[in-house]
Amino acid sequence: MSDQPTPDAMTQSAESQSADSPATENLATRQIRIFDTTLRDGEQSPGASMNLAEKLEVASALVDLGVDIIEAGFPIASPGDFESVRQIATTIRGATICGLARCAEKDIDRAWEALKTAPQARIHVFLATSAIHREFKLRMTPDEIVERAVAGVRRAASHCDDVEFSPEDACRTEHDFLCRVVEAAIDAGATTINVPDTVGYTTPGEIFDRFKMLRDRVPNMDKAVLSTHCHDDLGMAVANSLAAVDAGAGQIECTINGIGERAGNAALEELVMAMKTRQDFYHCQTNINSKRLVPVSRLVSKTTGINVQRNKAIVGRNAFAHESGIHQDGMLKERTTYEIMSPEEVGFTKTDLVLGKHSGRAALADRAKQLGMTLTGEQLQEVFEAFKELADKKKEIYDGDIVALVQQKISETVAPEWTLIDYEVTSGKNQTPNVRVTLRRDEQDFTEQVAQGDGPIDAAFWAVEKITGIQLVCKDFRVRSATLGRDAIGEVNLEVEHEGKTYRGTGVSTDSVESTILAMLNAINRVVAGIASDPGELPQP
Ligand SMILES: CC(=O)SCCNC(=O)CCNC(=O)[C@H](O)C(C)(C)COP(=O)(O)OP(=O)(O)OC[C@H]1O[C@@H](n2cnc3c(N)ncnc32)[C@H](O)[C@@H]1OP(=O)(O)O
Ligand SMILES: CC(C)C(=O)C(=O)O
Ligand SMILES: [Mg+2]
Repeated sequence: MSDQPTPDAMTQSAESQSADSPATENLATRQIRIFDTTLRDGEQSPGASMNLAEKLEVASALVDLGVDIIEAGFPIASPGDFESVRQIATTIRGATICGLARCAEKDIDRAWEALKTAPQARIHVFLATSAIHREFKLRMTPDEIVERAVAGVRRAASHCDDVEFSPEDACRTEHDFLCRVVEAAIDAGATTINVPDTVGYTTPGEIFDRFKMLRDRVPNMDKAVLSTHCHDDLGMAVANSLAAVDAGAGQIECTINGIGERAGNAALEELVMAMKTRQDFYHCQTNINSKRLVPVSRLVSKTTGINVQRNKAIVGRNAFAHESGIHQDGMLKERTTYEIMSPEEVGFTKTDLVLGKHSGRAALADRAKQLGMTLTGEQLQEVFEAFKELADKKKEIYDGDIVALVQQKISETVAPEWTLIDYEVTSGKNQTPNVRVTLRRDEQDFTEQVAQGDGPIDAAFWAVEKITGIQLVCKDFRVRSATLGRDAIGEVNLEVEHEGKTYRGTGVSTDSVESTILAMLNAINRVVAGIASDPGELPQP
């Protein structure tokens, strides 16, 4: 662990900060160890079990990420867990490999058996100390707990120098008793004291006081690194871990995506980016290469089958996505108006200005420009109106929608002779399609109802031809989805013949009958305006 600070160095720098006042001013930058327990506590998430190959892949990704310690498993738990820890210890280089053990000789010896090939190995022994756990779970007296903890740490220290001790449920343990156990564990050879909030019960203020109390009252506390391990039952795991760091913790135990027992553990990515982004406040740094956060998050999500919620801080799909027009306008003018970190810093490729019903003209014009279409003020206004109508019908507007909308609006400006006012369609498996269409020309509405044709689209052709009196011979008809998803918009491209000349039309809507009518009107308006095309292939999507 040559690249890591020694317990003394860590405690010294922790002491250079006044524990009475949370990190505020003139504090030296402290190096915080990142202890990743995705493969142990993370795997305790119901349904998150990983096989050997998957654990090796995650362990290797954790080394690339820059974690200091990998808790690879609980070797006594099963032959599979033992083998994963053994293979990780044998093949993974670049981090300390740790295995969990109860305060029982067989657990500790088994853990060492699995770990012994690792150049840097750590045995992590734990024993619950709170009254509830002592009385109901372990059925042990306080003296027995101290004795058992000391025996466990000694046994682990007989195998290796790097021994971590966790008084399980420490955050619900009486202060005096916690100090007594911690002091005894350090005397027995523990080099890291992890103070877990096993049931996610504590609060930031309370954990700060508890860590400060340990540093003030345990006489040999400077011989070990203080560590925090918080669960998220009340949604405070990250805040509590940071409060513990503020009070002098030199190691944080956490998991990728915050997976773990019940509501999970403190999320590594959130902790790391909080300390990096608010270095001015925390005065801490880690060895984490933050650009690897998103790839590792994706890997763990894929491997465990536990999805990352869209709005998850740092790694969620929406973490750098902006939909509201006012935010997008701000972002386009100056990114830092609405982003406190850059997406590249955590491994995303870019900020996502998502177009939707809350977007404004600035974002629409910007996206159209990126798609190679610079709109005049008038065109932008027209496309924007159509865009808002579409956005009311669809959750998200994709690039394909924008291209289709712009093309439609620009081609509509050719000759808006005939416009669609309304239409109604009824059709069924054994029913003749019935279409009622109302069109407008010169401020006058014309309605036609037809009950014929090979389907609603054919019937719509008949109705439009009847109203306009313009007969078209369909030479080519293509319909394609301009976007993805069930709410995709359909684009119809038509090539028709009228009196020996070829005309084209395009129509876009979430309803294919409407797209067809719009494409027909677009072609008919070209007939009226005399804008013929060369016959040939329709443009390919
Ligand atoms: C807070 C945490 O995350 S702790 C880690 C939790 N993780 C796990 O439990 C996952 C792996 N666990 C397992 O596979 C199993 O529980 C095993 C193999 C460890 C033990 O299985 P079993 O021997 O069948 O025991 P079981 O799980 O039913 O009960 C746990 C026993 O360990 C005892 N125990 C619990 N913690 C400790 C400890 N730190 N030190 C010593 N004994 C302990 C309990 O009192 C209980 O003992 P008892 O059977 O004498 O009452
Ligand atoms: C084993 C210990 C550290 C644990 O996971 C907990 O107390 O939450
Ligand atoms: Mg835990």
